[in-house]
Amino acid sequence: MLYDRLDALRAYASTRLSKALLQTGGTPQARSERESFTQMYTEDIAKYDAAENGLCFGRIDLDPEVDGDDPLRYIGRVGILDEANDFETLLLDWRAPLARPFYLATPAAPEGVTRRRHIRTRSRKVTGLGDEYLDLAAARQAGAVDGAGGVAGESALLTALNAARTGQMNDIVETIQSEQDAIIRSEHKSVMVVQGGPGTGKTAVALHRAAYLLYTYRQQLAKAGVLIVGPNATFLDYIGQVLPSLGETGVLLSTIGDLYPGVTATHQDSLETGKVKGSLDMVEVLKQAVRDRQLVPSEPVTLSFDTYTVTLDRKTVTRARGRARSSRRPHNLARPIFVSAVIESLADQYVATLGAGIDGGPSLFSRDDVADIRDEMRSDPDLMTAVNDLWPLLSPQQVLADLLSSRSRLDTAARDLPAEQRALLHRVGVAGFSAADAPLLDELAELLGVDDAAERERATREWRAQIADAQGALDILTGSAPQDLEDELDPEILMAYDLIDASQLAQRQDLRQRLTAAERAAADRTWTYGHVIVDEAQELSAMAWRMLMRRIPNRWMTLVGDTAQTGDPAGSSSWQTVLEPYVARRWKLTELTVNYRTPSEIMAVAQDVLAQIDPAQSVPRSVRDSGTAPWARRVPEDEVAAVVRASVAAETGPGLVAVLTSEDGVDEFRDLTADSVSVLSVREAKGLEFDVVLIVEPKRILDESPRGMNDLYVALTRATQRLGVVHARELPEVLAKLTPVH
Ligand SMILES: Nc1ncnc2c1ncn2[C@@H]1O[C@H](COP(=O)(O)OP(=O)(O)OP(=O)(O)O)[C@@H](O)[C@H]1O
Repeated sequence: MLYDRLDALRAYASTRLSKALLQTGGTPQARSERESFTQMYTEDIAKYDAAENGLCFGRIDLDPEVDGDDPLRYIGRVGILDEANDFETLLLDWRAPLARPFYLATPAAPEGVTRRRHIRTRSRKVTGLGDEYLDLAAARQAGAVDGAGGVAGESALLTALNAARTGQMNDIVETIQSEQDAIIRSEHKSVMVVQGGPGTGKTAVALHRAAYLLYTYRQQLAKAGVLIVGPNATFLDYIGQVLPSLGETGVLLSTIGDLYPGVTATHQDSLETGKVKGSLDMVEVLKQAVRDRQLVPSEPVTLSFDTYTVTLDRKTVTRARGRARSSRRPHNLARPIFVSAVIESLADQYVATLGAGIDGGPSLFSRDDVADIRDEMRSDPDLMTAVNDLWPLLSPQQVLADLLSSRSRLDTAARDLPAEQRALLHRVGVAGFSAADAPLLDELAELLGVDDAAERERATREWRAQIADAQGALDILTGSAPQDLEDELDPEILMAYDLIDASQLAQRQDLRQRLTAAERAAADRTWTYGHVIVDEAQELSAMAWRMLMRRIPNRWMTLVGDTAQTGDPAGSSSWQTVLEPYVARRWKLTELTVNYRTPSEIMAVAQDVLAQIDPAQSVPRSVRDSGTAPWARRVPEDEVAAVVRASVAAETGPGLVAVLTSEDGVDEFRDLTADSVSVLSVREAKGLEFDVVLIVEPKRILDESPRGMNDLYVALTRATQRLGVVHARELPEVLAKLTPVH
């Protein structure tokens, strides 16, 4: 019955969508209404499609004394109402307040729930039921032997956890646990930090929170959008499918490196360089780099104007620069002030040379004449080139590329940094930018300001081009240009023009291009989001935080991470230090304590590594054992490769295998990569999980980075089933608990 209703809803949305797309023209209001309809129906269809699998996964039976009218509630991936019957609820969206007891009820606090039922389905067929009785009387009545024990709920969870991994993250709506639920539905309106060890479901919780917030605060959030920041592209791929399946489209997923519109990171910095670029010292360096582009000529520059000469001397330029700087506007916006001041002085010079009144009498030039002279100067290309060179119009890309590739520019702009840091910033023969450059570009964009005039002109040009394209499309359709049509007077062809003109077509294309808030946001550096979620938040540098905070002035954020897993030397080990400058102490810390990924045998080994990173922390409690001990195998150096290959080949079961190595070891094994086998550095494996993990030469992982211990901790905690270590060098002492094999 529910699937029938789902089909009907989908069919309705498709029809309405086609209708909306067919309409064109009209008043701006009609167009904007149409745009919202198109967006709404598109989102609806995506939502219904995503709900197809496991549409209804749960049911709660309520004590009739608590809710006599509605003792049964079905819980699912979308909400469905019964139109024929006074809009009764047939299926409750998992995010609805009435669905909450499904996640929270326990035998100790049943919240009126007598029974929780998990419903398993496969392509529209029910394949299994699991009942959990929350009050003993109901259990006995139903003849359930094991009574109130939560066994069935646990079995749904364990089935989910033991399933072989596919390389795509699954939603957890069927088995959200109560400490997770509290975070997902938190009403906290400022910064919330979710700290939790590996595998505690931080990523899952962050994504479900996004879905919950969009559901609950639809009005506020759908327009502004929600931004989710993750550590790398592989990770975004991994989680990318979860959100649409939760039914949300107003969400932009991005890495820090991709957050600056129009620039994609193509270059990778060394860890040390990344650390310098991530530090707050860069704010001053960049300020100085911009000031260094505001020049004063060392020798006077003579320019010819109207057969006479005028001189740009130090005094003139210094005064103009002072005036522009004291406006406190960003560089590009202060430029017109500089130019006016220079032109004013040059015009005065010209007037003084040519037109001083005879014997001190009145000047030969009227005010209007002087204004004309200034205008002429402004349109004199040679003169303007000379003026522009002193205070050029600049783009962030240009300033940063020039700075990083020039020793002398670095020596002036970064003079307050130690010489070795300056050397780390310097790059030779590198084109393109790195992920650590994105926050620097963003900072520069603020310092430079956008000269709106140029931007508006570009927008107009683009719009004209779009109209021209649309015209072109119409011409192709009709086979000729409009003026020919008039000659031919072919009524059929004229009808095509009657139906739609170029600007209407362009509008319609424009409308399709601008479907979601997320897409609009991605192209706009100054977009401010309704909510921002950061995963692996411990990895962000101080500069990256500045970039992010610009995008969320209301500071409504959810930050999830684990300071014990910080791998980036530019990242942080303390939430307070990161957040202090932006929200002082007004942020809330919540913790997740149960590990759903890694079996207890592996966590026993990881515990020793964590003790080295921070003795005050303890590993999260694993919900399950795997029954196999993690092992270490020492082999001669020249056999490492062969043993790794053999170990990978021996894994024939379903699920994913990962070979994790130091950055410089990855290439050696790349060729092992296959559908179910990944070869990754620890950095690339951050946030991911695999059934089986093989770590190669842990000593090299340790030695490779100042945060080597954290990297090792991340590597150890990626496995859902089994872990092995292959090494030729000494096994690091912290791994002593591994079982040696030969
Ligand atoms: N309530 C739950 N029901 C079913 N599976 C869950 C639940 N919570 C977490 N998981 C699963 O546990 C695994 C780990 O979750 P997740 O990747 O979100 O952890 P994490 O805290 O982000 O880990 P890390 O810090 O290592 O990146 C995932 O496979 C996730 O689907």
